[in-house]
Amino acid sequence: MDQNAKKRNVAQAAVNYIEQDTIIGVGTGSTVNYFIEALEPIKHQLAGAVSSSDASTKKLEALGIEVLDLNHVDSVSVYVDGADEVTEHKHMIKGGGAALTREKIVAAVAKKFVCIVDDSKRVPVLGRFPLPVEVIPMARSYVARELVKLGGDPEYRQGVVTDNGNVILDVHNLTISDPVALEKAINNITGVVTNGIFAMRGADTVLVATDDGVDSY
Ligand SMILES: O=C[C@H](O)[C@H](O)[C@H](O)COP(=O)(O)O
Repeated sequence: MDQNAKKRNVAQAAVNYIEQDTIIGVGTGSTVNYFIEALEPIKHQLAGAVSSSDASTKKLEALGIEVLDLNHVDSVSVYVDGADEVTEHKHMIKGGGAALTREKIVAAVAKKFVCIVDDSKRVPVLGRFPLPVEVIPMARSYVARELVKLGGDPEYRQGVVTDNGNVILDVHNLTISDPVALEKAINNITGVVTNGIFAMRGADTVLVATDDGVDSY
């Protein structure tokens, strides 16, 4: 089965986690785009959505789903999002699409985080995928030097500006054996907005599409 078919299957499976008449959180990326399409038949059962990116907002609004300002929302029942890597401990690397900060904010608010991936995203240890770090532009070189001290090789993602007006450093060659500790350490560097390790708030449920169907854990 090709990767897009797997993404479509896992996105469809995530619809089962939506509770009627609640506000849902919607992530960003190619897997989530299939999830947004899968919302079409049930869109009238939603109380609205909170979005993690301008790109997802456009797609939701095109379907006629109301996108709410997170500041006007008390509770988000479930957040559905993809990942660039995920472990058996439900820790993830995210931010391949530069949406990590808003994703982390919506995930923090949500009661439940459902991560949707195809089986190419499963890893024993995080770090093969370069770790995205969102940085205030004037701090870019300073943060890069600090990331080198932590053992990584940061690379400026040329031409990319986040929805928050910041830049991304992709950190290569990290073996992330203690994701919670590294998530905190990188967030402590002055000038970092956030980094793409989702371990302090990992997923609650991971859905993985394989050739044989969709597994969950
Ligand atoms: O910034 C982007 C997000 O973290 C995505 O969830 C992640 O990159 C996975 O995207 P995709 O489903 O396109 O592989």
